[in-house]
Amino acid sequence: MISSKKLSSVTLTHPTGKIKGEIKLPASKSEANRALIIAALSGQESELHNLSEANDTQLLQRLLKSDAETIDAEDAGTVMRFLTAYYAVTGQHKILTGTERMCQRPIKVLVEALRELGADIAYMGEEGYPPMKMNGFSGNGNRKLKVRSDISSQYISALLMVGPLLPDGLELELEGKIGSRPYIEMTLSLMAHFGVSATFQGNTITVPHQPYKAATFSVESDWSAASYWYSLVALAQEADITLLGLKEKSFQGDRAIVEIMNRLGVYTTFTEEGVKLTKKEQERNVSFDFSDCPDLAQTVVALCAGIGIRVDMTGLESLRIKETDRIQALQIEVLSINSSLEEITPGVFRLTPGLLHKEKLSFRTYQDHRMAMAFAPLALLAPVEIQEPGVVRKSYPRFWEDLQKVGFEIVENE
Ligand SMILES: O=C(O)C1=C[C@@H](OP(=O)(O)O)[C@@H](O)[C@H](O)C1
Ligand SMILES: C=C(OP(=O)(O)O)C(=O)O
Repeated sequence: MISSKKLSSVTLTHPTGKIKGEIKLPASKSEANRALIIAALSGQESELHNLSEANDTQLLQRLLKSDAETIDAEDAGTVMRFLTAYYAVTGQHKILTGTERMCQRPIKVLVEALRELGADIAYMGEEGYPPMKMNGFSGNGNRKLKVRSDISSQYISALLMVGPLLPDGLELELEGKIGSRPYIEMTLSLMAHFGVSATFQGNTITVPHQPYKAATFSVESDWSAASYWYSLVALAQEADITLLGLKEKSFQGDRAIVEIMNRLGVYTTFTEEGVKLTKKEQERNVSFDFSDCPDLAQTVVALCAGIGIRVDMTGLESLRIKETDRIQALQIEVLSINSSLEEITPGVFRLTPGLLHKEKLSFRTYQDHRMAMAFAPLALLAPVEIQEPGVVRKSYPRFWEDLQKVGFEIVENE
């Protein structure tokens, strides 16, 4: 089991460049983590099926059962943000912390909103960042809040899920650009699945006070994880890949990978069991807006650097505050393969591919699962070394084993 070991790197090669197979993707950690929080808030037994094997989900499951005072959300953004709102509104006294990087990821917008609702939260380190001490909930705060929606949608999702428990419900007026909007819609859809109705009109979301109802929920496969398979198909000489458990009508905004990759050389057919991916012609100069699907940006940048397609991109603002500064990490890594990623006008980034050298390519991963998975597919073009490959456990622990299933040879470097 490659990903369970703490390897310094793996070296990937593919002897034929032809990939064929059926892959059971991990379940979506975004859906799973919402279902877990909602089930916990409902106070009733819900049946949750196909919970993700992703560390982010395994961790949340453990933490929701923990009666420890100090809660370590590790590097999981949803866990940190969702538990902050959960502990606040259920009046639990906890210390919430995370990895060094987590303590650099802002949480001020959420904490200020929760304080307005009546939560007593104290920062233990730098103002606006974890760790925080949760000191209880008075419950007699304001129910109408203005919340910035241009930093992270996870603050909005966290607030929405606790909304129906508040004595007068919750009304959120979203201020600024709404980034990662499909994740907010996913939250509202999951809440509806568990019996809570809310309205989202213009930039105002209203959640009346009402109880959650127990329900059965089966988590769909992860479309963000699917994106690496799309990239593999685009890069392969020949490809016939079936990804199991994906649905045409999905709660996940990263389903947008279907349209994106339709332009980058991958044709999608929806079947009863998931999707079938085959190769088609690629467009040469493309542009994409990642505001709704920020987690797909790294996949597209690495692929386009590999296949030599110039791409202009907008909607990358939130990438700076994720598992690493993803813009900076991408800039460094694409430069190592003679490509450049530059901000050509404010908010517009251009990837200009260079000539790929065919000796061994080596990529750093910056404690970011998506850096590892986005660059690994380039091993269809040249031998690729991925440093600290264990990072994939956050969302896709079996990633390396799944690559082996379609013929990749992987050398483990201790
Ligand atoms: O709510 C969620 O499940 C997520 C929302 C997005 O974050 P932002 O809202 O911070 O962009 C996304 O990048 C993250 O992987 C998962
Ligand atoms: C940004 C991500 O996760 P999170 O913000 O939940 O840590 C991700 O999985 O790409």
